[in-house]
Amino acid sequence: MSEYETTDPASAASLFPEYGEDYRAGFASFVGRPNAGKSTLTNALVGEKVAITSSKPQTTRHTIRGIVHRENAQLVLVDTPGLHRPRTLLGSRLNDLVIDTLSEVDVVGFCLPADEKIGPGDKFIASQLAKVSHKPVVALVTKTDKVGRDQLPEQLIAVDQLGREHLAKEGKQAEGFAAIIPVSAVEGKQVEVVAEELIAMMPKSPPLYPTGELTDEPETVMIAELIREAALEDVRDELPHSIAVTVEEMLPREDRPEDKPLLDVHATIHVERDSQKAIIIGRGGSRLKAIGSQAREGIKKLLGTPVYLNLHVKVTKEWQRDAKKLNRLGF
Ligand SMILES: Nc1nc2c(ncn2[C@@H]2O[C@H](COP(=O)(O)OP(=O)(O)OP(=O)(O)O)[C@@H](O)[C@H]2O)c(=O)[nH]1
Repeated sequence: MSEYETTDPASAASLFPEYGEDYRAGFASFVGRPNAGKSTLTNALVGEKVAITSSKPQTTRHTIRGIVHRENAQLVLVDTPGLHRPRTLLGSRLNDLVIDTLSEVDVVGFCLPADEKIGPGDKFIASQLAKVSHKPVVALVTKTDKVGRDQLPEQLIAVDQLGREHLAKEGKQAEGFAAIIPVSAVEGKQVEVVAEELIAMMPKSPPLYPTGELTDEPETVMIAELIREAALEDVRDELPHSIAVTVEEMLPREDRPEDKPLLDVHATIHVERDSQKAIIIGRGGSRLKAIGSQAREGIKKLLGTPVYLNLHVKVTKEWQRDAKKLNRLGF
């Protein structure tokens, strides 16, 4: 990692922890249907908000890495969008991205909500995993706080069966899932068990990132995600899929005293239609104002600096289907 190379041994020691022979480090990725709880679990494991969460499906478009630091290990989480049957160009690009990601990680965590019956979506994902991944797959039965004690065993059995039926491939994975772990990220139950189980599947390796590093996403991408998360609040139907955010400019305000910095952030919320633009802006600009103040808070927390956020709403027609526009929006 040349970015972290240093010739000063004192600062090298502060960047990397002492590590013994048993130190493990590697990559894990969560897959699962939209809303399966991947982002929430990522945040619970990392212990800080890095991936956006929302009750709307498919809000995670970017590959966001959260880094779990433990005394003897480092687990780099690659949070991907859900694998799903592609319907648009964006959809198929997302699937390609997921498959590329999965072939590079050490273990895949398949998130299945405890409170939802296993459906065709889960079977589709399981069959994809059998095809693309030669890595162990751990089933993470999420949201266990939403079901009673009597319902959980039934779901665990169903999950086990899904693994045996759809994951078994050419002798490998004949046993299905490498492990099945029930977890509630919201109540913090079994989160450490998930961490330990995933870490046990990491190769022996020196740390991959400096201590304290939680994510390697560029700040602008995280800022764009925070704005998109704010814009997704209270919107319904197809609108969530029509929103993209780009950060145009991020500059420290000149003439500010050193102890009172201010960051100017200029960003654009892209929608597909005029009607959607009107929804985002709201009556007399009220929604846009609310989006701005929510996002501003999140950005301030992330960067530790007060921000002035300048938001524009722009109709970028059919951005989901237009390859050129997709590239410009960073997909
Ligand atoms: N009760 C409960 N709700 C949860 C838990 N984990 C996630 N949720 C909720 O489930 C919804 C979806 O969670 P996310 O973490 O955004 O799901 P995701 O799989 O990342 O979703 P996409 O980004 O759409 O793929 C949110 O409303 C979460 O608050 C849990 O352990 N318990």
